[in-house]
Amino acid sequence: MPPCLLSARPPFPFISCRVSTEAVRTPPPPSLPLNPPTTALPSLTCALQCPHFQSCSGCTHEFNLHRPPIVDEATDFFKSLGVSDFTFDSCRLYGWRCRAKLAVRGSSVSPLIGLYQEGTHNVVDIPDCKAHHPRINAAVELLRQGIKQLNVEPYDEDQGTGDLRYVQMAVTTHNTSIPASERYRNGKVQITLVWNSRNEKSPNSDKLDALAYFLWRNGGSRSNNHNIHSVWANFQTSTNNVIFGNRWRHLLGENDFWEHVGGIDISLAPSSFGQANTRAFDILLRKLQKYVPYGASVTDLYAGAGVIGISLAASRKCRSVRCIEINKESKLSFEKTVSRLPKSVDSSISWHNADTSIVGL
Ligand SMILES: C[S@@+](CC[C@H](N)C(=O)[O-])C[C@H]1O[C@@H](n2cnc3c(N)ncnc32)[C@H](O)[C@@H]1O
Repeated sequence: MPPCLLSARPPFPFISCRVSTEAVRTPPPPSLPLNPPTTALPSLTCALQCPHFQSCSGCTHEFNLHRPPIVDEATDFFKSLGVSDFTFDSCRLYGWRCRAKLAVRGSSVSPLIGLYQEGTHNVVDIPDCKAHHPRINAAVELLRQGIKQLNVEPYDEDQGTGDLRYVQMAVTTHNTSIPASERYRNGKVQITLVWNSRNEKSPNSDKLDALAYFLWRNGGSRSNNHNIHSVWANFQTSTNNVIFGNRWRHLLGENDFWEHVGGIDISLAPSSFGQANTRAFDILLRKLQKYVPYGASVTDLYAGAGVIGISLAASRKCRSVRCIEINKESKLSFEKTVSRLPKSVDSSISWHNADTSIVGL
């Protein structure tokens, strides 16, 4: 049984979170004596307790993370459509975010690495983010040291100057050389540095190389603190708000990034979309599989690298799976994922680069 499992009103089977049952039990009525030494404050039950909550736009709920109000709305919505077995798993309440895109602003002496303050373009530094996988916070701190030591200039949006615009951090928790129970906490971070230049031959590329080597020397496979899976560069000079440019370069570490969800190994290049909450995505895929009949023909719209469709092909022996996606960059990840499927999967699985909103399917 998970550390915290609350039974809720039927047909709402499970709400799970990572605090103990002791901490989430209903507080006694005021007339009964309280027992302060052993009873957690109910108001902090499943609370975020993040020092950045007031200034950072990343999280919208601070309390009752195990049961956000939208769950009740969703339950009612599905009930109104005759779906009575809608379930919700909160999964991890902290450290769940395995993918983050963070803006880099400020100065080389005092860099800010984080998200925008609500409604502004002011970046809030979030070194102690409670949603991030802890390895993301560790990699952010290493990056901060590198920026300071190597005098890397963060991007200045008003002037269009500076070197480092954004960083994407993606954690792989799939390392089959260690026991399954240790894999999540020992995740490794794929770092993409979004560099303010056209390509790797631009005048500031020496600094890009120096920063990549700094990260690898201090966090790569031969360091004492192996935290980094790989380092990539993306080149972007546009003045609009689009984070990534079209040019990607693998710089150091492993080229392929593998994760395991929905019963299959999946490959995700940094240029392809990946779900941020790896554990919740895995649970969702396993639930979804039960609703798809064996031998079905499936079209996966807005497919990204086709993870949903391919996991259905493998688990439900689909006759065919067609994945439709607008981002060409996702195709390679799709192909790598298909190449690792067991030989027993004999579905016809295809990926199509098309705009779902205009193509007649
Ligand atoms: C939220 S992601 C989901 C990807 C995938 N289903 C998954 O769960 O990993 C949405 C995807 O839709 C793609 N997309 C956005 N607009 C699209 C369109 N008009 N036609 C096809 N794909 C689109 C994006 O590039 C992105 O990969």
